[in-house]
Amino acid sequence: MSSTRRSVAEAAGLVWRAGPIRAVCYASVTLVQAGLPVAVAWLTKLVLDDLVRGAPLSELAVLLVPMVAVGAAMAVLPQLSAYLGAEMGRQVALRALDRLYVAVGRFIGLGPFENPAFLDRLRLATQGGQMARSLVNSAFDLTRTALTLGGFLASVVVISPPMAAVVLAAGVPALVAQLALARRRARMLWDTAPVQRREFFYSHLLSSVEAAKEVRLFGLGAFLRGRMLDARRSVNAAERDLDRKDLRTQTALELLGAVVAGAGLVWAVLAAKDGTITIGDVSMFIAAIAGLQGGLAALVGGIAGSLQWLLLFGHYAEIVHAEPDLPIAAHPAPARPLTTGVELRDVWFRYAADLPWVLRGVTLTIPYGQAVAVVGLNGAGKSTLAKLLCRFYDPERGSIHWDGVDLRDLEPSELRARLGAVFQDHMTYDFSARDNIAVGDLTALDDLDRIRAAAANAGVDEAIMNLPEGYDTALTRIFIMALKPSKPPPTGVVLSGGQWQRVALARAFLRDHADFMILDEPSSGLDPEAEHDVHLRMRRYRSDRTSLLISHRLNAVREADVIAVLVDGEVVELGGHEELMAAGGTYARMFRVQASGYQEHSPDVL
Ligand SMILES: Nc1ncnc2c1ncn2[C@@H]1O[C@H](COP(=O)(O)OP(=O)(O)OP(=O)(O)O)[C@@H](O)[C@H]1O
Repeated sequence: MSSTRRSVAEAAGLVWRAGPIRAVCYASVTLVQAGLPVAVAWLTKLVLDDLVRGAPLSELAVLLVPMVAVGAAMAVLPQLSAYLGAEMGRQVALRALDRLYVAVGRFIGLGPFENPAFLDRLRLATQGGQMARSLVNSAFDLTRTALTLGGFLASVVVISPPMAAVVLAAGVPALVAQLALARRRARMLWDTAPVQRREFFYSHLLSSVEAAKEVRLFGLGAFLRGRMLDARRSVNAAERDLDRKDLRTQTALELLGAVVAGAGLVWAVLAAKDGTITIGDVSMFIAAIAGLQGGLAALVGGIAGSLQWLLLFGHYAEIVHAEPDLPIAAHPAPARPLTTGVELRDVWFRYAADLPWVLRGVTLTIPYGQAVAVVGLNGAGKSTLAKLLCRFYDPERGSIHWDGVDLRDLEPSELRARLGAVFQDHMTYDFSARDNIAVGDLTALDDLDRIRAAAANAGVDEAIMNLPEGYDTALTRIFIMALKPSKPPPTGVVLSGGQWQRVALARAFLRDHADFMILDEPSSGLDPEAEHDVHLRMRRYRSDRTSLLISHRLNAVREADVIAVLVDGEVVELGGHEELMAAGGTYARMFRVQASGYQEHSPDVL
């Protein structure tokens, strides 16, 4: 299906599913509305002709009654149509938003969210609801206008076919010019999308609490504001350029219309003087010319507007119908409970074809029930390994196996339901403490006992209980959450970095049924005592579980069953702590440097 046809089908489907009865009512009102101006013009002509020929009042009354009725309909229907149109627009926008984010949720990997073109498209597509609404409204306006126009055209043909041809011909250049402008406007919006996203990024930096510290300390305000305004200026320039073209075209078209109308009027007056046409015909002609010209302008504008919305709506349709970002097996195997282990076989990975390899032939087994640690310098590829194990990306070469089944052959959501993870860059949600932990397993949302048990395992239960509203305390200062309608919302709190880290850990512990635990730097923000405490808890938690622990604190990994040392994306050493120390290689060197650091206060090189 061509992209335009797909967009039209998508928009029509949205309208229909948002409320078939409402759509039918709106269409009916539109149809009736379209006929009203033509009816008024004809009734006026007939009344004038009757007046001129001195018809009796009884005959005039037959025309006056429908005229009053049409007048009343003309007064009422626009309000009804506006209401129906707005309501339909709201429902369509709601459905469009839902469909869009369902589609975004279908991307199983992280690739699309790191792709600038996708992000630009997504930014435009989030206005898909608004676009669908405008598209639908302009399509209905267009139908109404086309019908009215048809009525007037038929009327002018009755009076003077050549005149009708002239008026119609005057509309053709307008149509062509407006369509070109609409295409240009849609292209301009796409072309400026990256700059607009950048502008949003700067304005976010200038107003977000996360950036506020550095922005103030480093005095970045003017610098960021300057860049934000530069972005806006360049968007403004593109818009101005288009507005000027628009201005030139519109002015020329309006002048052309005025000339045609003036010529027609002169002809009608002269023809009436000669007696070729009646006074009623003159009135009908004037109404028809005005109606035709107004209608043509509206039609041309409507077609151009619809085209522009359609082109923009294409971005929405593109995302809603996007192919999966990672291949999904036609008949995925169920992700069964882990029994033998997870295995990486000669895994090669890079984030993009033009970026260097991050993992170079990693082969590593994480046997069932064992704890495997991965250590290595910054940038060695440890977190990348963790992300591949969650199938956020696929290896470019080699494969990863869950009990011998390639991750690519498993149903991704089933695989993820079997994983527990703490990421190095874990999220801090502007939610309550309870919700912040419950996101680890939403089935626990209303089960405070489970949430508290997970928090206690992570050593953060007491700290949360001491908050003003306990687990209902909002862990945010920027969103107000009213607990009870009668009470003013309490001020939220901000946790410390270490406390957040424990909350993230509690999230993972909430998945106590998880088969495989991935812990990427779970204790990096903790003070030494807390770190020791958390590691004891994790060790307890990890015992008898399959886990992968990534940590720079070599003391924390020494008890792992196997330690893998990753250097530049390759496993260069593999074994238990004692074994690796005895081998005197990279691990032993790193361990000694770290241990001596504690004794001599030398900088931590890891
Ligand atoms: N999303 C990404 N896109 C492109 N390159 C990336 C991305 N994430 C990481 N990299 C690159 O991959 C390499 C490995 O990064 P990774 O985060 O896996 O290292 P790490 O061993 O976990 O480091 P650290 O100890 O600092 O956490 C780095 O060179 C990094 O720049």
